[in-house]
Amino acid sequence: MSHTDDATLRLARAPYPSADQALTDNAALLGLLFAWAEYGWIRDLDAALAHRLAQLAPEAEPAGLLAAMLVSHQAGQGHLLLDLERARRAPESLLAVSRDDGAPPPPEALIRRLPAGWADALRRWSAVGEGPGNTPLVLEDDHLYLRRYWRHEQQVSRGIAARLTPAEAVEPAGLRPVLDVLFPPDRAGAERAGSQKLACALGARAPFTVITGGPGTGKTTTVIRLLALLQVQAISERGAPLAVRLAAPTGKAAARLSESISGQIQALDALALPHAVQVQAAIPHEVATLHRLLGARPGTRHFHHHRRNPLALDMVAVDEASMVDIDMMAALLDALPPHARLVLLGDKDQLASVEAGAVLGSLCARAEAGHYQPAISRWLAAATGMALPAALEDSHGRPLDQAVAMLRHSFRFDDASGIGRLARAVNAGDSARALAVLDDDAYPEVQQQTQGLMTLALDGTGRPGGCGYRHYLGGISAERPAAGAAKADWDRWAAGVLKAHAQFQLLTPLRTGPYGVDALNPRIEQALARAGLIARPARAAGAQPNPWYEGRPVLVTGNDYSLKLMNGDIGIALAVPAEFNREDAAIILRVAFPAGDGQGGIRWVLPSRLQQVETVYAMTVHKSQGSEFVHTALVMPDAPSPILTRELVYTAVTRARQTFTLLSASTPVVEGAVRRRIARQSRLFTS
Ligand SMILES: Nc1ncnc2c1ncn2[C@@H]1O[C@H](COP(=O)(O)OP(=O)(O)OP(=O)(O)O)[C@@H](O)[C@H]1O
Repeated sequence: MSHTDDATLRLARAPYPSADQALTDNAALLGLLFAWAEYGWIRDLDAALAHRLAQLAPEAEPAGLLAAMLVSHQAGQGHLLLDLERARRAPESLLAVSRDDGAPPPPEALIRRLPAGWADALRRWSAVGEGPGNTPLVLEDDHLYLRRYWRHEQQVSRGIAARLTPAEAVEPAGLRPVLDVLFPPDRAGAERAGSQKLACALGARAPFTVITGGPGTGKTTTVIRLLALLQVQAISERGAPLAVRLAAPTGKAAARLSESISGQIQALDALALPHAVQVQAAIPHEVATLHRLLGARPGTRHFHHHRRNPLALDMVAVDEASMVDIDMMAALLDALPPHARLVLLGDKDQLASVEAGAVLGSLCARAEAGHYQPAISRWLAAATGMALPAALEDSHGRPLDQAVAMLRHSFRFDDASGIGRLARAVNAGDSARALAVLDDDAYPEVQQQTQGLMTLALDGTGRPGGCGYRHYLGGISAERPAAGAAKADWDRWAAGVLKAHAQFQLLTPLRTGPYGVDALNPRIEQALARAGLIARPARAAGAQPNPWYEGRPVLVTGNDYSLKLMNGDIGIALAVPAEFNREDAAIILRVAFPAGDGQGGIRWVLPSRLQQVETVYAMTVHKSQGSEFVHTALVMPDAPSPILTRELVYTAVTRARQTFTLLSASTPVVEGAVRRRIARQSRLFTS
């Protein structure tokens, strides 16, 4: 350990330096940063960054080191930058600290004392640059960035801006006949599909399009029809289809999209599309994860495909784009050849990725009101035969607005559906209406209860479509194939168990605390064991507990390419013969995962090969993104927390296909959550 480290650690202990001392002396400041890290107010990483920069560029001033720590902390919170002026005006919004007696002076005490010319101290520091270069930090207009995020924000802005204007003007009259085949104007319900038709037209106009919409608004249907439209054009004009790939940020999301596209592609059969056979063959049936598409290099941030080795594609469509962070979006744009189209699909109101950058949210910030320029509105009318509502027009519409389409009608949750109503009330921040829907007997599929967590986890709501975990655990022994059965029988059985398991999922916002996954999972396990639904292995004296037993549901928490398992995959441990087709085979535990082949195939994996898995009776709402369950229950903690936001509640509600239960003992906590919004700081398309 170096001399500075010794001094820093000594200073990290009480008595702490005062705020004024820390702002005049680097060692005092660094000591305080490490003390804050010990208190859990910031990450060790945030303090360590300031410490490292003080070593690398020793002319640093305390105000600069404080800013370096804060920009790192901001990145940990999902923000791309630190807005210096905003931080000075409202320091308490940056960091949530709970103080006790003897705690060090809090960050806000220092930030409040910073002078208005805070940025000047940064400009004098060699660790800070004003644009391209290789300084660790970048300062632009009083916004401080870690260089990586500055670079990625630039790449994403440039990559998208370059695709906002069509390389050649697209004749709307040329699109109209095919759009009318895909969305017949005289068919009943044509109006409900109106925003889908407009989205397809916009997608054919420019090389970049965002299609956003809530659950069941037809994002998948629309992208398949957009692909059909583009392939008809390509085959007619150049005699060959476009090279297209579909992708999603997680394995789970990719598998779910793979399942639904086959049906959508088949549905094209009913339409009299030109070049129908070629068009259908040219729409991909498989969906890759973005990591696979770009060729992730394990253990690095680098990809096989990039600017100098671009993807050999004409188009990529990415589903569940709300989960794509700034790094991945920058990597994707870097790997796309300049001519290639990019279509992003997702629900703008869902939680953003855990990592920094809410790219889809930023792109869709103005989607509700359209902001289509009059010329684009006329172009759309000519392409679709539909007039755009006047409320969506804006003569000052920005170029990005012209590339964003919002699907406005849910085919799954119409006005009569409790889930639809609840989701809309949450999205509008109307907690009174949300609570009223939960309370209203007219919507039995959405309910709130204040207690009975274990009954809910085991037995559900007691109504059809509202089951708990007893449902799938009971099916394991009831449906088990006879000894000596063929592999296909075991596969079918496991597929049935996985399907039954997907009927119910308990969600929680948190990892830690009494309502976090870390506490809930063992509690539920105990309750299931007491009810005789699972049999956990006895713990041998002195041995580590064995977490594996038949029925254990596990969530994969990191990609494992050798096992073809992706972050977010769910498997269930089942007792199966070590060799299929043999009556005398020993029985062992294997974990059944869906093979994701669209045929209901199973991938069997030995528990010992699974390095990154956790029990998943309770799952965080973040991890549930990209998945859906027939019955979803959300457990709310009984104390307010900045983690409890509108986006989080909306994401949980929209994971339910049929039934949603809110378990909450505190109405103010629910009200606070529905009112609180996540505001991710970035400058992506803010002007
Ligand atoms: N224009 C339409 N006419 C009739 N039914 C439609 C139309 N568009 C979508 N649907 C139906 O609505 C349901 C949801 O559509 P789809 O899966 O495309 O939506 P999504 O937005 O991708 O859904 P998710 O929330 O699952 O991501 C499907 O059953 C689909 O067949």
